Amino acid sequence: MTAGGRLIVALDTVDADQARSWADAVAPHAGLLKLGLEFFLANGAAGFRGITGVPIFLDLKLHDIPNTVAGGVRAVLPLRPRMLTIHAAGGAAMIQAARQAAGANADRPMILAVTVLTSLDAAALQAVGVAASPAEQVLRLGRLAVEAGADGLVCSPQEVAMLRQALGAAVKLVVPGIRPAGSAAGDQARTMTPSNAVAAGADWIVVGRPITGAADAGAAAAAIAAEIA
Ligand SMILES: O=c1ccn([C@@H]2O[C@H](COP(=O)(O)O)[C@@H](O)[C@H]2O)c(=O)[nH]1
Repeated sequence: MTAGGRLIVALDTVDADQARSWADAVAPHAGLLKLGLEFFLANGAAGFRGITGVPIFLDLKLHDIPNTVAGGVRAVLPLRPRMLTIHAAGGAAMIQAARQAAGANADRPMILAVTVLTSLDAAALQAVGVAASPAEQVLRLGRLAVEAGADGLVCSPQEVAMLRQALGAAVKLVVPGIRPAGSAAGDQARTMTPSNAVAAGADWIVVGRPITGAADAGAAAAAIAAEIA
């Protein structure tokens, strides 16, 4: 994979024109573009189809009973996203249902299970009743998700080396919580720089605001692609 191929740019906006403009600027430096809740709730399938030329990671983080999640996966299959997220905390049956619904075609979406959101630190996790540390909980949910058939995991860069050692090279690790040196963490709690995340073993890094908040999104994406080259 080329260095730029490891970069996923999150196009977090409700404005379809803005998303297309960012997509044009960053596409030469990115392997995939990510459309999430904000964009999809505002623009739906038509908005998705308006972002062309680069594979799309559809980050809907589905989390419901197995039957409902399976229906959600089937509903977006015609859009042919390259990656699709579900929450690992939905449990093994939900993950299996999502994976089954994705089908067996060579171009089916990769089903990625979100372990512990990168915005959560130990205190926030405890506040929702999880006594384990973020790393312990990521490992628990990561194992469960992979055993249930998930193709990969979404985790923070701080857990990448641990997951690689525990789960091996085959599991795909997609890693948000990326902050270039000197950039604001914002609501992200478990972060690392692009180069450190890739050195730890990330297959893909996900970067949003450090790129889309820059005066020149294309230049910001190019700089990150160069950093991980
Ligand atoms: O645990 C998670 C799961 C998903 N995300 C998504 O990644 C991007 C990160 O954006 P930044 O602006 O670089 O913080 C965003 O779309 C999140 O929904 C995550 O951050 N953490």
